[in-house]
Amino acid sequence: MSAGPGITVTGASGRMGQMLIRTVAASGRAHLVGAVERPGHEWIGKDVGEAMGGAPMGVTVTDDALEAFAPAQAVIDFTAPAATIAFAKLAAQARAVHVIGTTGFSDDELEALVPAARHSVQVRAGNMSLGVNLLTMLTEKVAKALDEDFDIEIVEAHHNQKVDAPSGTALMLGEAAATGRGVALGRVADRGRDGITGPRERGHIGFAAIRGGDVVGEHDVIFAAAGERIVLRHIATDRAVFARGALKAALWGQGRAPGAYDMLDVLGLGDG
Ligand SMILES: NC(=O)C1=CN([C@@H]2O[C@H](COP(=O)(O)OP(=O)(O)OC[C@H]3O[C@@H](n4cnc5c(N)ncnc54)[C@H](O)[C@@H]3O)[C@@H](O)[C@H]2O)C=CC1
Ligand SMILES: O=C(O)C1=N[C@H](C(=O)O)C[C@H](O)C1
Repeated sequence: MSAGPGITVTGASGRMGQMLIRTVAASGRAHLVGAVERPGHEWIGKDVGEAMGGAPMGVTVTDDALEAFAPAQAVIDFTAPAATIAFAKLAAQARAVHVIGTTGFSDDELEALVPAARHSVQVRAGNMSLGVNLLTMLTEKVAKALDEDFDIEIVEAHHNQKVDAPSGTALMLGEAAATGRGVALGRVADRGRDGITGPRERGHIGFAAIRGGDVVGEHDVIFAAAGERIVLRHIATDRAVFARGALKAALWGQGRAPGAYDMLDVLGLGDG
């Protein structure tokens, strides 16, 4: 008899997909029941364990998400915004917990996720690691304690295959800083400075993105004033931290009321 809830992983061949499959399989607290890839992918029809270069796992990679979600109590999804919107509807149909790690959503795309959360548990976070979620709390606290004499800048670094910027984590940290300051991030965010930008505007929150090599994910929140600087930093060296958080969310979501949740809820670090 297999332990714990059945889990389907989407984007199975991806950097996070493979890490998630290994994490679920090794956990002893859940078991893999499905693996989804995009239509036309070379892994379709293959056993996912063999496709990853290891022993068979008894799960065949499919592009039929509905079929792969049917036996699942949770779907862990680190893919791309358009795919995640489609998966949200299917996860709601299957009444499966939908754990969303995907980043790079536009405001309209985030809105498109809302209806599905009325029928299923949706846990979404731009970063599922314990460390980053703690860092968002610290960022909010420090931003609240300091006035606008301290310029807030968020600098992130990632591998050269990342397609979105600023990172989902940088935006989470920006939201936390804006909340601490009591302002809306959309009104004060400076994204992508280039050319003759003029002096920095007081009260704004700046973002800068570095892309190179195999960097897993690094984030600095800088509070810079005349004569001193505070830097809050998180460095991820192993994608396992994200996968462990995602599995924790999938387990936490079992039996919860439908709704939209984040990792602070899962980790018990939220308001309530
Ligand atoms: N929230 C978090 O803690 C983390 C979030 N991420 C985010 O997760 C996402 C994926 O990251 P990576 O694994 O590095 O990317 P990746 O490019 O290695 O993997 C994405 C996978 O999704 C698959 N995919 C795309 N469209 C699909 C569809 N319609 N159906 C099925 N599969 C589809 C691709 O074929 C690919 O295998 C990104 O948005 C990234 O920013 C990454 C790490 C941590
Ligand atoms: O694409 C990545 O790799 C990562 N994406 C997430 C983000 O956009 O912040 C989380 C992590 O930093 C790795």
